Amino acid sequence: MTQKVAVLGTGKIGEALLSGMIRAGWAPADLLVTTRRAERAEELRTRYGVDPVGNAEAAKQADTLILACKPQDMGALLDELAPHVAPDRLVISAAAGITTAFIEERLAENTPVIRVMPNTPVLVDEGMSVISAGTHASREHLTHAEDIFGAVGKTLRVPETQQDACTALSGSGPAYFYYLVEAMTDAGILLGLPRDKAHDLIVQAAIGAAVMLRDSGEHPVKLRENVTSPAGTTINAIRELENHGVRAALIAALEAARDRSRQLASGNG
Ligand SMILES: NC(=O)C1=CN([C@@H]2O[C@H](COP(=O)(O)OP(=O)(O)OC[C@H]3O[C@@H](n4cnc5c(N)ncnc54)[C@H](O)[C@@H]3O)[C@@H](O)[C@H]2O)C=CC1
Ligand SMILES: O=C(O)[C@@H]1CCC=N1
Repeated sequence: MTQKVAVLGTGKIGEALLSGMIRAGWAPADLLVTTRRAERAEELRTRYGVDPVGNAEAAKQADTLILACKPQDMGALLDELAPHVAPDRLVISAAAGITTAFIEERLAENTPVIRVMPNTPVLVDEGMSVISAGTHASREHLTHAEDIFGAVGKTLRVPETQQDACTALSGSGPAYFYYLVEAMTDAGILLGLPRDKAHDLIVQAAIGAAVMLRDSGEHPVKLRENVTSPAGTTINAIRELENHGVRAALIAALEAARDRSRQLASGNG
């Protein structure tokens, strides 16, 4: 049976997911999108050949609804959707902080709900999507969510109590690496390198390090030790990182992201 999937609130993450599903072989005819602005709807129709519809129409036509609006817009979207979502639909939320209970209590009784935290590398099929079942989501529903998000990267099931932490690590995670690349490229400028060369060197160091972290089976400490020669260059850099409290800053930063995810649970921002 053809399963229609609708993305409701097709902004950055919604479009990233949509493009990945199409790359993975979903037929545009089986995909629906909703947007707030008509120009955005036309953009998505032109780019992907998908059908833009209203939220109520998406709820009627699609078997699976992926809610990808901001947490602050989720209450209003659910109020609009509630009269139209039959309890045999699967509702998947990609919004930070919003709990499955928040969604369940606004929809018909027994509606299956799944909470997913993806990240933007779904755009290059290297995403990580962290998945938790709500009260009425079955094993089949989880498998269906994994089919969708697994098309654009890896998936991981966690208890919902871990979702705010996973949002801090994984949902926001790519931003920290971009930030590091930006800062290290600035360092290259300070050291007299042209910006494009500094950028290429740091990006390739990041890619090489990421592949080694994934494929070598070695602990990150061992990998770092292998780079750190006695009385060499690296240890001088590491001493500065320690002096400036970079490890503590990262721990505090991720804790702040986790706390913000918890705050967003109210849907009020
Ligand atoms: N950007 C990211 O890296 C990630 C974002 N998320 C989550 O995804 C959600 C969306 O984030 P972004 O894509 O970054 O934001 P965005 O602002 O690019 O996209 C949200 C879209 O929803 C639309 N929208 C809002 N209310 C609507 C309604 N009632 N009907 C139809 N469309 C509506 C907005 O017009 C906008 O285009 C957020 O809840 C965020 O927590 C999750 C993981 C990663
Ligand atoms: O910054 C945010 O709130 C969203 C959720 C995870 C990544 N971006």
